[in-house]
Amino acid sequence: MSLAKFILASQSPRRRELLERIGANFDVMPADVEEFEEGHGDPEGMVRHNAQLKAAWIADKHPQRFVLGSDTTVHIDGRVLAKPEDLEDARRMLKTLGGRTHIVYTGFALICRKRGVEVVDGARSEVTFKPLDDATIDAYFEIVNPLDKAGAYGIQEGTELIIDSFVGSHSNIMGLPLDETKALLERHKLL
Ligand SMILES: Cc1cn([C@H]2C[C@H](O)[C@@H](COP(=O)(O)OP(=O)(O)OP(=O)(O)O)O2)c(=O)[nH]c1=O
Repeated sequence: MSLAKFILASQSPRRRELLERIGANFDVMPADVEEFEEGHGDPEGMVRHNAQLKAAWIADKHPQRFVLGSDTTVHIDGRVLAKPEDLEDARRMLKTLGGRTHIVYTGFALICRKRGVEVVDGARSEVTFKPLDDATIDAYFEIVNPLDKAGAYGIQEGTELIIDSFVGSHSNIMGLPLDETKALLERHKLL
C-alpha cells in the first residue's frame, strides 16, 4: 500500500468520494474553524477564504504535509444559502430555489508550510431547479438528508425530483471541482 500524499481537511463524505474517483491517496482530518457564512458581498471570495482557513488550520499542525481544504455555497438574490439549521429552514431554502437558477461556488486551497506552497482557487456553476411544491419537497426529504448540504440539496441525490439543468462542473456543485483539483494535485506531484 502506498503512503498518503496529502491531507484532506474535510468532514465531507462527498469530497472524499470525489477524490477517490481520481485515484488520490490521502488522509482525512476535518478542520475545526469558524467559517464565514452570512452578510458577505463577495461569495466567491468568501468560499476561497473559508477553504484557505480550513487548509491552514490543518497545515499549521502538520507543517511537513500538503493539505487540501474546500468550501461550497449556494448564492441567490445576493444572499448566501449555507447549510440549513433544521428541516423548516431547509424547506424555505428549497422554496427559494424552486423554478429558478442559482449559482454554486466552491473554493479550494492547497497549503504546505514546509515547501512554502499556498494556492487558493475556485469554480462557479449554475443550477436551475424545477418548480417545487410541498409534496415534491416532502418526497425529496424522504430520500435526501438536506441538513449537511449548502442550499439544502445535493445534486448527486434525488436529482430528477429537483434539478432541471446545470451549467459548469458537476463535481464543483457536489463540493470539489475535480478537473481543477486534479491539475493542482498533479502540478505538486500529489497524484
Ligand atoms: C450544493 C451542494 C452542496 N453539497 C454539500 C457539499 C459540502 O459537503 C456541503 C457544504 O458545506 P461545506 O462547509 O462546504 O463543507 P462541510 O462542512 O460538509 O465539510 P468541511 O467543511 O469539513 O470540508 O454541501 C452537496 O453535497 N451537494 C450539492 O449539490
